[in-house]
Amino acid sequence: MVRIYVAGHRGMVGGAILRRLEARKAAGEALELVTRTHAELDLTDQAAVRGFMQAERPDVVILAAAKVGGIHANNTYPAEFIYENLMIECNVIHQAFAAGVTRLLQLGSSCIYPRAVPQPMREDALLTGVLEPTNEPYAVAKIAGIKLCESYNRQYGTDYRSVMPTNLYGPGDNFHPENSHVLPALIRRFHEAARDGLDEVVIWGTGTPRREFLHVDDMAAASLFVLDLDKATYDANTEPMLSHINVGCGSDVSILELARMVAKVTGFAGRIVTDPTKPDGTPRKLMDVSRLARMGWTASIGLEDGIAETYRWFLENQGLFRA
Ligand SMILES: NC(=O)C1=CN([C@@H]2O[C@H](COP(=O)(O)OP(=O)(O)OC[C@H]3O[C@@H](n4cnc5c(N)ncnc54)[C@H](OP(=O)(O)O)[C@@H]3O)[C@@H](O)[C@H]2O)C=CC1
Ligand SMILES: C[C@H]1O[C@H](OP(=O)(O)OP(=O)(O)OC[C@H]2O[C@@H](n3cnc4c(=O)[nH]c(N)nc43)[C@H](O)[C@@H]2O)[C@@H](O)[C@@H](O)C1=O
Repeated sequence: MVRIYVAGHRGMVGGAILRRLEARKAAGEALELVTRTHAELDLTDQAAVRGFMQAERPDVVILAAAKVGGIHANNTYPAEFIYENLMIECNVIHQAFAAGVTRLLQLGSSCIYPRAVPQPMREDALLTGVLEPTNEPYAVAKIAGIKLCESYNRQYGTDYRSVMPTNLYGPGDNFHPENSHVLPALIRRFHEAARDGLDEVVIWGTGTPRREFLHVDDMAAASLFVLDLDKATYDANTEPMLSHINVGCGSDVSILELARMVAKVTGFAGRIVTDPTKPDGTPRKLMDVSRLARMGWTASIGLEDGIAETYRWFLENQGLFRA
């Protein structure tokens, strides 16, 4: 029996990972799944996390809990983004180690790479330049997460792994009008404009930044793929102090192209107007996913299909949105 703690199981990614693990358990795999809501266990509380880990003694930990948000949230609440993410990572990774957890997977983000890095971004671009200012505090916390895992591995021989997702979307996303990422924000805005018969929708920034979007079910599959790799394969494809693995689909679109796709799916036929007074953020973020592809995993959900499926989920779950 393998006892797995999924931290952040009510979030978009943690939820998708939990659904996959539950399906594997239902298919007969010997798994015990441990979860706690944020209200039951605040992961920024060191003593509470210590008590939980000592009592539950999981074999494996998946760290998908974090303070998460789009460009506006990152830019407006930098103190919360750096403090909460550093605390969550320090508490979960250290207390997992103290409770004897040998295998752990933590989720970082593509924003760990410098703003002006060559595209597509390779894992070895980490710490080679200056970060994007709109999300530097969050990125610094995410880089610390990688280095925590590598340091425990180096000193104590643990097997703590890190995946770096590109921009994600899908069922369970946060559709808040200001604090969300671009794709859920646009789904909501274009839906409301189509519903209300508006002739114009405004998108933030110049529309020229390019982003790579991965469906959350692909991300959940990639996370478990990396977690399940035998240690020899993981070690052969990474380096002790460069151990993180990029996860993406390998292609990107401009924000204006994305807006046109969302307009089509939601049935909005009016004008799309840009607002250059809002920040663009990083000009381009496209992951080099060759490391993961070499190990045997590639994405399978196309962006147009993924947006259509997410829009269906949005229509069916409008009462459940997070505030
Ligand atoms: N969404 C994206 O585009 C991307 C996400 N990632 C990474 O993927 C991971 C998952 O993100 P995602 O699923 O989108 O985020 P969500 O916001 O959907 O989920 C995060 C989860 O973490 C929980 N959480 C936050 N703070 C605490 C805390 N102090 N104690 C306990 N639980 C807490 C939240 O609970 P509650 O809501 O109750 O606070 C929520 O369930 C994160 O590490 C994120 O950085 C990386 C790249 C892109
Ligand atoms: C995943 C990643 O997410 C964040 O970085 P980001 O990629 O810049 O995130 P974003 O999704 O919020 O924006 C992408 C682009 O889209 C434009 N844009 C247009 N219109 C809307 C809009 O309505 N909302 C938002 N949020 N953006 C919009 C926006 O101006 C920008 O040019 C990090 O802070 C960090 O959290 C991180 O790791």
